[in-house]
Amino acid sequence: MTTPIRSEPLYRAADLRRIEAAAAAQPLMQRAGEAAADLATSLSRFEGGAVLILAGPGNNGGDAFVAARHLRQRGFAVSVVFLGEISRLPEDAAAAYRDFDDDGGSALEAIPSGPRWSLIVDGLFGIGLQRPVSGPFAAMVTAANALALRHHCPLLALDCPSGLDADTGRRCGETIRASHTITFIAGKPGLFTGDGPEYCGSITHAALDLHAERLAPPSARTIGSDLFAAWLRPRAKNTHKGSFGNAGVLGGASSMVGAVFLAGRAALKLGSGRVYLGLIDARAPALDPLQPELMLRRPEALLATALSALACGPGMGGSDEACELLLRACALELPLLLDADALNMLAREARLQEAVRARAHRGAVTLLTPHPTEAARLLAGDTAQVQADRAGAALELASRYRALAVLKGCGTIVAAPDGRWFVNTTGHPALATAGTGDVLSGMIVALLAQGWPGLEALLAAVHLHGAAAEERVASGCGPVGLTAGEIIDSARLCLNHCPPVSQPLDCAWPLARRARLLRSAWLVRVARRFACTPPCSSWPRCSFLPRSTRPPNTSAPISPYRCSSGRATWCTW
Ligand SMILES: NC(=O)C1=CN([C@@H]2O[C@H](COP(=O)(O)OP(=O)(O)OC[C@H]3O[C@@H](n4cnc5c(N)ncnc54)[C@H](O)[C@@H]3O)[C@@H](O)[C@H]2O)[C@@H](O)CC1
Ligand SMILES: [K+]
Repeated sequence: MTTPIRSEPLYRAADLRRIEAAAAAQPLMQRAGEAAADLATSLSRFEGGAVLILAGPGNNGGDAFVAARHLRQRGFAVSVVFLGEISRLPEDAAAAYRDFDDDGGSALEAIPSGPRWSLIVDGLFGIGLQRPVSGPFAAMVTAANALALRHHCPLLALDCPSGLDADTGRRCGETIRASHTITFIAGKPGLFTGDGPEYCGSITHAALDLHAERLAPPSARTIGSDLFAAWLRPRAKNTHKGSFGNAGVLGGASSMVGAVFLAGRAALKLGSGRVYLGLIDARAPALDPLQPELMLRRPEALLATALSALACGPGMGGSDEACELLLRACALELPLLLDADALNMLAREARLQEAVRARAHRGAVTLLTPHPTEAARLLAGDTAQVQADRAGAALELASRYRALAVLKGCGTIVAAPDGRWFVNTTGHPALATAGTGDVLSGMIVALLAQGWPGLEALLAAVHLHGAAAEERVASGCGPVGLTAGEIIDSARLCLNHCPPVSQPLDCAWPLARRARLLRSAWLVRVARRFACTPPCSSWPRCSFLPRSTRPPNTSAPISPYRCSSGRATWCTW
């Protein structure tokens, strides 16, 4: 079992414009179009087959014209449909059109009927989408989606699927449902969260010979195990259960005791030395017969226990008693995770909000893990608003409550009060079932109890939770009917197989970075010795990387996988 190793930079459109300006002298559109043509060639089902290319009124359309010219030269029967006025194309796109025209190509005004398409390419809109796709563009998008389905052919989106907001992952009107997306220069957050994963298909990155991070700091990052690898330490021989912390879970009002059991079992199996459960229901059992290692207590007794970290909320209900217990929990100086009913109480009780903010003043870590509806309550908005800008909502939560915030859902966002944010790329719709949030809470509190810092605990738990669901689905326990409890053993497996920093590393560039992390002079020397010269300008993943060490979700073709010496350096994840 392996999980995506490397965290990758993500850029919102405004930050990408800075990169584009810094690299304005370079023929980026030519490189983008050529990289797209390379991928299109490998995707097309027939050599020399009929390729439909939709070109829009901006530079995304320019990329499409460059790709069209290359595909024509490679013998494909290319039909380009262009809606708009050639005279109003931006400069680079107009030049791309002229090259295409000089080469014998011509642009059509409507999709020709007749050919059996072997590939459709969407070059209507990229990061310049300004409003919902409507009118003739919407008709074109609808037709392209329908043709791809009818002809069973791949639909390749250039930079991002037209209609998808690349910053937020929100659909804006009719949206291309791509089977593949080739994204240029760097990843965009909207490809990985909200509607993005559903509409992008398999994502390929074409760096266009740029190293984005050297030109502008990223807006965000995807979550890779490198972000928390420093905490994946082998267990020392001379340790005992006291070395791995005491995790507590508080909740379990009448008829909701199971939520605490799920969280407790997850905390135990993610490595907490001892796990204590505080059950509010006075008639709750005194033992979890399936997990007798768990220690069950009355809530007051739990709060008086010497805990290393505490999760509050699973099945907690919203009674006055629960609220008082939560206030007492906020007064504790340990890392405190609030989930589920604890978040609903936080949204409605000003006393709790004050108590949570006061924790930040004292330097006590608080973590919030809402799903979109809980986030909407905490922000006094509605779920649609939260989903329209998931990263914005997570950042607002983090800043308003001065806490680390996780916004769950497709492409979970992790945000810190200092403005850093991360997008998770693991996970599966099979997770949309009761209790998976309780399992996540248990995983987080387990890592906190073992001494992990709050941010790293969140990143690791979110990432492993998604990877565990993928593993369960791959082994046939889903997508239909996956249960929350089944994720726990897989999450344990994923954690135990996560490479700690001391394991062999797979690429010279991150090797240098990880070696610095270890602060080991010897490793730094080794890293320098094996580093690319010049360093790989791709994502940084070089051609000498053995195929077997590539990420497991590398489903898109990887044949044009070249190092910076090649024309188009790109990689797939
Ligand atoms: N500028 C650069 O250096 C590079 C740009 N590249 C490509 O250029 C794209 C960005 O180009 P642009 O900034 O020109 O933006 P787009 O090509 O994404 O679209 C902008 C154009 O579409 C129109 N438009 C926006 N939303 C519309 C809607 N809903 N209905 C109708 N018209 C709409 C705008 O008025 C404008 O004419 C990238 O996504 C990428 O594909 C690549 O070639 C790489 C290099
Ligand atoms: K596009």
